[in-house]
Amino acid sequence: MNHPINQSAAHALAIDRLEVHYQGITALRGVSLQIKQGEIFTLIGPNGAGKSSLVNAVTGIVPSTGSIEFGGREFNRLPSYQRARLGVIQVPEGRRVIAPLSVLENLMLGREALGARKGDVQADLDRVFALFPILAERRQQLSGTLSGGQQQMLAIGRALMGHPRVLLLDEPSLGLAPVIIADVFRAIRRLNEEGMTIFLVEQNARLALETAHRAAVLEQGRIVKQGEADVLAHDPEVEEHYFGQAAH
Ligand SMILES: Nc1ncnc2c1ncn2[C@@H]1O[C@H](COP(=O)(O)OP(=O)(O)OP(=O)(O)O)[C@@H](O)[C@H]1O
Repeated sequence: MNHPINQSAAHALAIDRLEVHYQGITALRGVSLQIKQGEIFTLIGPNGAGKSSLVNAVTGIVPSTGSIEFGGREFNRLPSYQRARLGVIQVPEGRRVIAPLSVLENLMLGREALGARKGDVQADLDRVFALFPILAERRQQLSGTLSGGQQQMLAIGRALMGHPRVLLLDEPSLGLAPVIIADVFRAIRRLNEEGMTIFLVEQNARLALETAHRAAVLEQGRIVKQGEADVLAHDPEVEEHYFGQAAH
């Protein structure tokens, strides 16, 4: 952690005994976590640990049992679009930009999360373009022709168009060159410094722990460690299992 939490320590998300089952496969087994308002919380763990399942359960893309409170209100029975409308918005693994649409058209899709209260579109675009100037330059370009890093920026920008209060990022560094990863993570820190709560899922444990305030380790659907990111970064088991080449 290299920057302070700049808001109160109220819980933005309180996850309690969350379970996700796919036919015959249990992906999450009684996961309990609390994400504080204004922090960057990171979830690290190996391939297949259930990290994406947790993000998808929080945003309602996959069904789960157990409780998820957002701002003190139980919301695990709400459909995904209502969760987005309340400000819980995901940047999916693999970016998922719509290749045949332009950068601008992809950004406009992010406004769907706003429902009827659309507000000032230009102000929202200006905010995204201030964070990622390359998207302003390329606004008319088809998204499928962007580089991986630019697509990741677009995926984040699209989520920002929906006014997230909690932004969930699933593996934002995946497949990107180090210099581009640094740009993306600088933007993530900046959003947090402006007050946004961030839930970051990463296989790049070193980077994730450097960026976050608090962290948890997920293995085979269970939380096996949880604490201050600084402390976990110096935990010998974390160093051994997650800081080698295999981490990414
Ligand atoms: N739609 C699905 N149907 C069946 N099984 C699934 C589905 N999605 C995930 N799984 C399984 O659930 C478990 C957890 O997967 P999940 O994608 O949540 O893990 P992960 O930690 O995000 O891994 P990765 O880093 O590879 O994305 C794995 O065993 C995976 O094969």
